[in-house]
Amino acid sequence: MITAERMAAVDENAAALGVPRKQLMESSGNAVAAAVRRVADPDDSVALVCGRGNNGGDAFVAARFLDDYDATVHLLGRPETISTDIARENWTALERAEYDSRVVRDSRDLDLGAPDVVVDAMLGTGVAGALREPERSAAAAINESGATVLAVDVPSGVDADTGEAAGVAVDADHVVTFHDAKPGLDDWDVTVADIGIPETAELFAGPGDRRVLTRPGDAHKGDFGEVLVVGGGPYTGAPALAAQAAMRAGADLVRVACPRAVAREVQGFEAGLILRPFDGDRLTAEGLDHVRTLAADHDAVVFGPGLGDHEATLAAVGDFLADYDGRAVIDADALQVVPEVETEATLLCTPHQGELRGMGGPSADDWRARLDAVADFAADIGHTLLVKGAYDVISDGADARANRTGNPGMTVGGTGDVLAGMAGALLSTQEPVDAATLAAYANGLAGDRIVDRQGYGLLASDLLPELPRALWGGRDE
Ligand SMILES: NC(=O)C1=CN([C@@H]2O[C@H](COP(=O)(O)OP(=O)(O)OC[C@H]3O[C@@H](n4cnc5c(N)ncnc54)[C@H](O)[C@@H]3O)[C@@H](O)[C@H]2O)[C@@H](O)CC1
Ligand SMILES: [K+]
Repeated sequence: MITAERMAAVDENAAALGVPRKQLMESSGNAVAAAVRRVADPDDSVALVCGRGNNGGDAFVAARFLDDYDATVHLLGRPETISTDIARENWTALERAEYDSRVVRDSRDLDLGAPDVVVDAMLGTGVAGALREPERSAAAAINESGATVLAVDVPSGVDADTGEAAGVAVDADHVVTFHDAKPGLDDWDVTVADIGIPETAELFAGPGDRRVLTRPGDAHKGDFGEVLVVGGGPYTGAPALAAQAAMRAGADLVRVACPRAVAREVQGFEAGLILRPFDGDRLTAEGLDHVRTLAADHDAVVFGPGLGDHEATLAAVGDFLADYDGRAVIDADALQVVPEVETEATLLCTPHQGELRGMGGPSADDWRARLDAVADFAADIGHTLLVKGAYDVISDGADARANRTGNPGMTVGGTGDVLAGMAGALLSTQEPVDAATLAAYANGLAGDRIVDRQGYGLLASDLLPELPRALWGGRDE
């Protein structure tokens, strides 16, 4: 099953892998024609009723595969208003090649004739809300035609994610949908057509995974959350890096809870950090009330950077998790506590492979085998895992993803703290598996860009100014 939003992300990832959408449209159109053949007799007449988006484009392509039928293409609206280049190019091809293609300027002009089969290619997954004119009248005409109706991707007017229609919708006999089943189409007779999207477009993080983020231009305060970093004690750079990464990843507000003994040092890394220190030189049961009160006021907590592995600290981490029910990224020494504690919290754990073994998790040399094993382990512990490596593997037990951005220059200390902080910012608004995927992708991409520019010799702090562009940079970079 795939949602419309995820489908758009996968489509963008496929394009980044070198399989552009126009190629997918050719496959979709071919699949639509094959579906027409299954329901039409050789002498049947076929009316293809097309909207101005890519759903219509699929039917323009299909027409070229239906030369042996009496087929007519009806475009709802003027050709100049076709909304994508690839759909327009396919429309122009129909006109030049002298297909029976008709422009319907007004819903009253739609004359379907008496077709045996109607292909409904008005609107697909790109649409929200009730059908507007001329699509609304066209849907009524299709429903009254008595023809066998084959819908392209989704019956026009129906929401592919929910199966609900906000108003008039096409009453389809069959649906040919692309790549994977859609959650809302259970009640229809659906054929899923493989359109040649590589498996790795779905598996590997890519530019499409950034679509879950609000673009900076449209962003408002409050679109992102407030993040609390709990760290520091034996180390001071780690919580500072994590907090700065959360800020660079767009968090509305980031605060750091660290031991008072190291607060000045942590502050010294960046004047803009907001510190909320607790007494002592490391986290122990004593600091816990303070941390609990703070955590309750934040959308996500990043737990672990620089905390160290003192017995009292690990016990405090366990006590915290035992009665925390919010969202948290768990990194570094805090990770070993996770398998031992019962918690209502939603955790995103970010171990490297050694830390994963320390959690009692699996090890495998081959990344695909590791992905399967990590998915099982994530299901076991009931939390999301992002296991860092040359190929990062990510799973919440249901979804499994991998990331291959990043380079050997990033084995330097601190890059994991940057990843954890960014993951915390993303976790405050996104599903854990999406936050993990995007954090891994952007962290690696930032590192790749630095190494492309200057070669190895990268510092973790070099990543920080690169993060915004890695998260929001041009879609086609
Ligand atoms: N990977 C993919 O996602 C692929 C998608 N393809 C096709 O592309 C479709 C999605 O294409 P688009 O994103 O261009 O979107 P659609 O073709 O679904 O709809 C966009 C058009 O609908 C109009 N519109 C929006 N809301 C409306 C309303 N309420 N009433 C009337 N008109 C409305 C818009 O102005 C625009 O012209 C899919 O359903 C599928 O058929 C395929 O070509 C191949 C691969
Ligand atoms: K449709």
